Amino acid sequence: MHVAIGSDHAGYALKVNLMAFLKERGETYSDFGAHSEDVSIDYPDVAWAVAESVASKKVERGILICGSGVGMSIAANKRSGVYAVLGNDLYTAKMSRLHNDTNVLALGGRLLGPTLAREIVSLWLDTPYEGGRHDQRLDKIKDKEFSKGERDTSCETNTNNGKLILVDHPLVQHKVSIIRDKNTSVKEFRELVQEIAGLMAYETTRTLALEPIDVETPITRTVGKTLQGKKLAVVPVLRAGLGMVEGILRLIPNAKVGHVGLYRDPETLEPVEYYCKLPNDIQERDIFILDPMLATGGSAVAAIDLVKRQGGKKISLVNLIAAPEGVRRVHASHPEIDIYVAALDEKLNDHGYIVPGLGDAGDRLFGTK
Ligand SMILES: O=P(O)(O)OC[C@H]1O[C@H](OP(=O)(O)OP(=O)(O)O)[C@H](O)[C@@H]1O
Ligand SMILES: O=c1cc[nH]c(=O)[nH]1
Repeated sequence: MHVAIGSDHAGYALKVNLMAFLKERGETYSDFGAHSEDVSIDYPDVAWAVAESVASKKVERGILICGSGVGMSIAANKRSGVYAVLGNDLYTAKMSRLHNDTNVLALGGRLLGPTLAREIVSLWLDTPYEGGRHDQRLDKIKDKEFSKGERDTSCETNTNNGKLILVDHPLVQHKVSIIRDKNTSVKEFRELVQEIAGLMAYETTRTLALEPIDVETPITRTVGKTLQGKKLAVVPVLRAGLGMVEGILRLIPNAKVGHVGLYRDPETLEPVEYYCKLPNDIQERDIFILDPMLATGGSAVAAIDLVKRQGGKKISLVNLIAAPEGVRRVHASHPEIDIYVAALDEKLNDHGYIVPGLGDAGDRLFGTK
């Protein structure tokens, strides 16, 4: 297991001890400081760095140590997707895994001797999450995070790896507010949807692999980085997904484009399929399914089903605005899928429209109402 570990000055000595212990256990770790017990540092800075690493899945777990563990646990729990326990005893550490699926352990460097601390760490690392009746309780906590609307870049929404990633860059958030406005013209709406999709592409392509490349500058030879010859496909869901394609192709001009045609039956709100044409080699490609709106999730689940049936394997969903109901439905059917959104709204209304949302994305893009 790869663990992020960090402390302030008061937790430094125990951190050094626990890093040796992690090594003995055959774990790997990233050390986020402190690097001395002689220099006083602010524990939130370390807590947030470790929390970010855990929430963005760069590591599987985090361990934080300050004098009592209290400050670290409070600070880490401010990060969506982080569930930190103040685990200064064996029972709490164990139960926090069984019932709460905690992913960060906070310890008191001035409270615990190394022997007990090592026992706690072992128990916490080795105890699995029990699931079952606890899922619905954890879902309630996660729903609360969603409704706050103040999450950082990413948060985990299910226990099967699929993440909800909120692209909260200020430019994205600014432009989303403009497309929500009912007075925004069709022309401006169209341009902004492309721009937001392009900005979101920075986040959706963050994990693309790079390889070294020799470059000769006017000054000297150097080694730069270039994208590995990775194959990408974007698959807009007709109609409204079309509005996002150009914005992404501006950044990734070599991506192939597939199309899935679906519309929502106005009575049942269930998707009706009318078209599907994907690149022949779709099974080899990283696929981004595009649709500005994730409402009930019916269309997204149907689109993912279609792409999977044609052999698609590595699939992500990119939406501008999502409702919690849609996120849950997608992750219930396709728990491994990462969902990128520019906004996670409050709820659906009785007609299945996202509140506050932006209305009917297809109509606003194409001026059909
Ligand atoms: O999550 P859901 O409840 O399925 O709703 C979302 C779907 O609704 C909209 O399409 P719509 O059916 O209005 O078709 P259109 O794009 O052709 O207007 C939107 O573009 C999504 O595809
Ligand atoms: O709010 C919504 C819901 C579904 N489709 C839309 O275009 N908007």
